[in-house]
Amino acid sequence: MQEPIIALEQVSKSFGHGSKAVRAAHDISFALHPGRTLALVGESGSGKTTCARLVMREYRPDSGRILFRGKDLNAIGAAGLKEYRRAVQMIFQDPFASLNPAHTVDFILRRPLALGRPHLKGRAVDETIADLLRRVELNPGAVVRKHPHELSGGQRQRINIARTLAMGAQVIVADEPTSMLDVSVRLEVLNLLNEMKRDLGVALLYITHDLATARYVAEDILVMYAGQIVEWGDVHQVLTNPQHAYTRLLLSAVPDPEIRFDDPGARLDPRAVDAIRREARLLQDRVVEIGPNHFTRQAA
Ligand SMILES: Nc1ncnc2c1ncn2[C@@H]1O[C@H](COP(=O)(O)OP(=O)(O)OP(=O)(O)O)[C@@H](O)[C@H]1O
Repeated sequence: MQEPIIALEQVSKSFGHGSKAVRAAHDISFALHPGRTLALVGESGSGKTTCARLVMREYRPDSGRILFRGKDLNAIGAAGLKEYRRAVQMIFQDPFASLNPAHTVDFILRRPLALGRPHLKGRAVDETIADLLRRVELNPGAVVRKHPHELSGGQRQRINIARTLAMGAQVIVADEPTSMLDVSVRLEVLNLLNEMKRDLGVALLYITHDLATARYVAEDILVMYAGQIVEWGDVHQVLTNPQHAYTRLLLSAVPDPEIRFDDPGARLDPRAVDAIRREARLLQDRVVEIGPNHFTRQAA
């Protein structure tokens, strides 16, 4: 495996103070590698978005380090941070909210190209915009003059992906990128993310509630519960042989782990959640690291 592009080392982040403090992310370590996807899974409030925002440098860690190509972000200087901001891009849940409705697709892609590839001029810019649109399987002639409201949700999410590529993204943080899309186009967007990873060597951090999509796009998985990592490892291993009660909880809500992610049965069953969550809470304090990539439960 190649060296990680980004590594979090024992990163913690809390909000609020005193008795009202929320430990949103506690002692989080993981690495993102070129050409690989790490899925971050857990129910609402488990700390996934906080981890994404830490990676995006929207939040600074209270403690711990974030490394970019092996160097501490706090020590890479202004030029290093500029490179980091270009290299690390995010795709959001709502593909409409993240596109300026007043701008055309051409404008939306031209701006990041100017920032990410300033050497391109004139016709080369037009050609690169057309190439980017083809790469995300859109017909340049049909969409380049359109505004976001004239596009479908799936097309908008493709524009968002093209925009990250225009910036020269080497890492894409995708926070529930398909949850607001029609089931029929989810697979297409996930396939596109898989292509970015395979063909361009992009590293992906894929955030989801949905284990079935995690299995579809990720090689590695990290399960979060109440701001902590409870289990981490190869996606198939973790999902076929979960060690932690909370992972079993998530899986128990998906009756068949091989179930297709577009099946409505692949959603958390709220009635099952409470009882197993109680069990998970009891076990949580006994989680120990047994190897670089695996966490499991201490023998009683
Ligand atoms: N800016 C903030 N200020 C205060 N508390 C916050 C803030 N951001 C997150 N939290 C709290 O931190 C915890 C983790 O939230 P986070 O959004 O990271 O979870 P999540 O797993 O991404 O949830 P969801 O799937 O609903 O987005 C929650 O208890 C949340 O209320």
